[in-house]
Amino acid sequence: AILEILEFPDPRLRTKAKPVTDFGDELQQQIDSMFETMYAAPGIGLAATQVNIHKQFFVIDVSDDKSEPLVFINPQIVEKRGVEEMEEGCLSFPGVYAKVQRANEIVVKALDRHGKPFEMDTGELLAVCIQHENDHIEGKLFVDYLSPLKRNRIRKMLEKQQNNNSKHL
Ligand SMILES: O=C(O)C[C@@H](Cc1ccccc1)C(=O)SCC(=O)c1ccccc1
Ligand SMILES: [Zn+2]
Repeated sequence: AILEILEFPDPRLRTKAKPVTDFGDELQQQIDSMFETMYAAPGIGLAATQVNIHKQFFVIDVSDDKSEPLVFINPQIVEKRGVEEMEEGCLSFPGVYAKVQRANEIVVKALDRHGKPFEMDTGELLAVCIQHENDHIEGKLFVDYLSPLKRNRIRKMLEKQQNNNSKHL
């Protein structure tokens, strides 16, 4: 199913997700719906928090032909190296793009969709995306790296957009 993506400044985006313990059907269906929702947006990542599911997992596919779907459950970034700045988007901030500095190489440990542990050492776009999604499940948003002035401008712009949308409904 296509799920509704929460939009800033929705306070539920600030929720700290809980670790996943049950890998049964409900989780499997949630994972499939998150891929469907991500591809439809379109996006290259989607965290459970963004669709109001407060469990520690996210999905990513940075390929341009939907050929590399990745699931990270109970992820831990165990190493960060270097710094790189990248223009990021966020599906919870439609139309907003901002430059964010993040580590440009990371080692991440997580469980796959069947609960099997894996480790990944990666860089560039995938590393940036993993850090962006990992922030989401901790209730952190990419605007938190910007100045309060910029963050407030973005909040005002999105609130105006949301008011307009609700008028047309
Ligand atoms: O809100 C999200 O987590 C999704 C976000 C992930 C992300 C993008 C760029 C840098 C870091 C993290 C997005 O996918 S925004 C949309 C986007 O970047 C994109 C959409 C279509 C094709 C390529 C990129
Ligand atoms: Zn995001």
